[in-house]
Amino acid sequence: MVTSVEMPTGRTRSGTSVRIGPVIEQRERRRATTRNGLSLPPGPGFSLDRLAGFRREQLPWMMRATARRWPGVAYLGVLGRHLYLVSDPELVRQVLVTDGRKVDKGEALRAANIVLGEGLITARRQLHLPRRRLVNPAFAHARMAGYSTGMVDAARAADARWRDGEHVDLAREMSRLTLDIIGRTVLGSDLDAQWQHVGKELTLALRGWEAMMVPGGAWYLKLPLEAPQRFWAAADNLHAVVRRILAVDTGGESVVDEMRRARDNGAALDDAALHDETMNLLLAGHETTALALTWAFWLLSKHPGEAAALRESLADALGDRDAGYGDLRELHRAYAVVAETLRLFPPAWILEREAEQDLTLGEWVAPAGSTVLASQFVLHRDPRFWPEPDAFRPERWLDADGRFSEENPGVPRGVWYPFGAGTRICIGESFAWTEAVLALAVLARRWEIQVDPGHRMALHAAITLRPARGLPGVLRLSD
Ligand code: HEM
Repeated sequence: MVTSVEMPTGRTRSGTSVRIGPVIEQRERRRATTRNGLSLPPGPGFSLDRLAGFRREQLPWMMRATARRWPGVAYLGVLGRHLYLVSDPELVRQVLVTDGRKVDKGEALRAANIVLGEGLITARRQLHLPRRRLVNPAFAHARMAGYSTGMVDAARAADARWRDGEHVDLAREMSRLTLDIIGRTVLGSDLDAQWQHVGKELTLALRGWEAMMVPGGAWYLKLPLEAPQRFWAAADNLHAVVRRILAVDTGGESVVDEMRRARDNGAALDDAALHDETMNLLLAGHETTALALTWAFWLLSKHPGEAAALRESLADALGDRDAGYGDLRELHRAYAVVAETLRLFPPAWILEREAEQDLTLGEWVAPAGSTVLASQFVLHRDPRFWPEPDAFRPERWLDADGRFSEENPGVPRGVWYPFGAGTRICIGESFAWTEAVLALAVLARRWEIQVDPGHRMALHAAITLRPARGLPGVLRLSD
């Protein structure tokens, strides 16, 4: 039940809490307690206000309230689907890692094949491993130094474009930036020249993908209505962009070039596979990091003390220079800001798996065919593991000497997983850290966003967790 809407509230030791959602109390209601002879874990029953909980703005808070009320495993029966929400770190690890062979990507995600083709994101387990072996080398740690040049150049281009006092939607700016980075590093092609076109088509394709994931979505997208037709046109246009890029083999150093050269025991990516993997990277690699940077700028705008501390640390580490790959190991506070942003607003906020066989989850059994959910948003803000879970405190990632480590918060494994875990862990994890930290180091050092006073920040939770109405404000050169 939704009891109130909370805006950034509550002074905490280190500043304002960044709860930007409703306070939801979950109450148990009468519903079936068994299914196919198996006992069902407790969970909320059907009610009208629960349906309201499925609004995109409230969904993450609803999941969190459910996990608080029924920790461990909670059952949600929604429109004929059987969902098991796991919220203990051991169970999260079990589903994503140790029982990885008993689960596959969920049905809703696989429906996205129509747009993405058969690539890493949605690939069935049998196809996934050989594919992953062929794509992995392009994302090896040793390749990051090469990609970092494109990342810094794209951030510098944004810096050169921006004007003091300019009114922008920072979410859009970050989307342009990460698209530029994907162009330079992944595709080896200048996407910035056509960013408005490609950016718009990507947004439409992502929204179509989201529509496909809700029950009845695939059916809706077949209707002869304007929105579905725009979606199909956007998907076709993106495939055409990818085809044009792949038509030229530059023999360069991009991810695509590396994928072309990849061999694993004589196997290689054929043309169709190369196309689908490129499409997957374009979609997966662009919006996620753009969102991380957007949320980071928003959090810094709400916490001027943290923004000043970040600028000071960057000035100490870099002097007058722009950041480069070799500086990364000294940019501890920038890493801490990125980590704290990914904790509070994980761009991939929930993971879905379908049980291929019966799964024992603690004292419960999720029968084959059930859907198991593990939400980063829930675990990343769980008060059992994080003091002041809703507060923005980058220092929780720094040790006494101000050095960053993901180990510093001291949380058990399975609590912190912005990039997933197990065999389906994000292939772009190192890439994303490098990109986000370097972009922040170049841009947050000189710029801040003065968010429009009338702007009400709210979540829009779909495949990714994004600000519902972008991030409108004025760019200011910092002193
Ligand atoms: C902050 C940025 C990012 C976040 C938070 C993020 C998060 C994730 C997560 C949680 C998964 C696992 C999904 C699952 O288990 O169902 C994933 C998978 C994936 N990500 Fe990322 N990602 C980010 C950036 C990137 C980038 C930059 C790229 C590529 C350039 C990328 C490419 C992929 C691909 C291809 C997969 C599928 C991997 C597989 O199943 O083998 N991601 N990402």
